[in-house]
Amino acid sequence: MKPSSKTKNLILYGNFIDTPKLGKLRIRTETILLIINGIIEEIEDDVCDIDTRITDIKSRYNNIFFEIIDISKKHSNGSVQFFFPGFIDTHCHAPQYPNIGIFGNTTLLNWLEKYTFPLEKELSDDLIKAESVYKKVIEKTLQNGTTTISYYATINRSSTVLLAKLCLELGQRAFVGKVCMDMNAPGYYSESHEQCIQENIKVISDIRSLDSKAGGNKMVEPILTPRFAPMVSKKTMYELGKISKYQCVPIQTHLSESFNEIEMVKSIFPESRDYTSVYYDNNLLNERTVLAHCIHLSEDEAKMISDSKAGVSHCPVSNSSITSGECRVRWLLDKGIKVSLGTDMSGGYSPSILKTARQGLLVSRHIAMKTSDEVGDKDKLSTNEVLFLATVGGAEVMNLEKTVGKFNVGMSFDAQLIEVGCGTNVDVFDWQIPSNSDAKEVITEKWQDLVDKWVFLGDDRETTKVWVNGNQVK
Ligand SMILES: O=c1[nH]c(=O)c2nc[nH]c2[nH]1
Ligand SMILES: [Zn+2]
Repeated sequence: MKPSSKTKNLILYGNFIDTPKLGKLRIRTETILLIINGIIEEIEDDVCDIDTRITDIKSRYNNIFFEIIDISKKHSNGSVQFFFPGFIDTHCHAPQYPNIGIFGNTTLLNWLEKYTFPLEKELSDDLIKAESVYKKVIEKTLQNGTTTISYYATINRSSTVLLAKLCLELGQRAFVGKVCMDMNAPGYYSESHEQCIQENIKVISDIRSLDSKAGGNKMVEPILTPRFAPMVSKKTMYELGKISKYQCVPIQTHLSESFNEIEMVKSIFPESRDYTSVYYDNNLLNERTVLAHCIHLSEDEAKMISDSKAGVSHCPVSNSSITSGECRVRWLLDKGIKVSLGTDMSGGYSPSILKTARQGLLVSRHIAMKTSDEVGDKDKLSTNEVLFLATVGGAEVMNLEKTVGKFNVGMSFDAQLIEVGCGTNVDVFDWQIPSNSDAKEVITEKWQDLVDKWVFLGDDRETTKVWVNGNQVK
């Protein structure tokens, strides 16, 4: 590929860790990644003489400017660094950001009424307020290493397009959806079927034209966002399904989050066999659908999801906070269902996918404690598995697995630089740092331990730099 002067061309040298397969860490040390126009152009492992390699690369590329980042040495402060793929948050409500941490003792339906709809209505009407909130949520998630995210905006078109514009400006890869709710919604925050469809069509075209003006790299894409079955009419669901198919637009919605919600769905849609069937019967279940929560599913429902190739956004912080339940992730994975992680702010209180991964691991252990020993161990998710959900799993659910989520040639450089032992929560002692004199297995074990420490103790301070498509955004 021909390098351009606009995007950064990088030569990176040192430690790269990712999780191309569920449960497995891929650890590369003394590795060079060559990034041209934001894309990983070359990967070379076991490079000892970095200076010679740099000279060679520069001469092959006519001595254009490369930023060189060498993290191979132990830092003078005793810390260790490694590159890790950027996180993918597959479920986040941008306008709810001011409410993170505020949920009291509510559960889903009264939480929506008390906290959520009034705030979304405010940000739907007041674009100045919306802009300040959206900027904050984009900045905060980027600071926490989230390079791709799927946002729910509000029911208002302008406020939705504004969010897409800000994602482009601040450099976050994003899906942005106008929330649809044309039935059983509160009078002050609802729309008609016609409004919903017309406004959605405009949102799709507005977001696509913003993206093409910015280079047409699909950095920001529209996503159809019927809020959840109890608040979307059948004809709207059906119409959105058609738009999804003919305009190739993904869909995001909620499914099977709380018992009260499931009862509501049963009474509103008695003709459908279960909650998942409501989406299936009304044209919304396909390989581009992202289903948040999926906690209380039956075997039949899981099979429908697996057959349709839709993906799941597991939101363990939200599920614990508003006491929705425990999603059986292993059970879903065993059925071949794609699973990812979502912060679900503000049902979830944290903008961090690292924290979400940690909570996902702990929730899996709560499930394990309720099952028999033998089966229980199987239910436990490991750090490597939750990191997979946070990266490759997210890419699969958003159908971006050829673009982001791991370090392979041809993929976009969406990444974070992690520094552990830099004086924050993650204390690392000298003997815990891999060294060239260690045996190969010892090096692997030490890296695994460092990654485990990061997952359990880290926060945004360990994420020292972030890139999206080769552009540094932190
Ligand atoms: O976690 C959730 N957040 C929401 O905003 C919402 N709306 C319907 N169901 C929902 N669940
Ligand atoms: Zn949600």
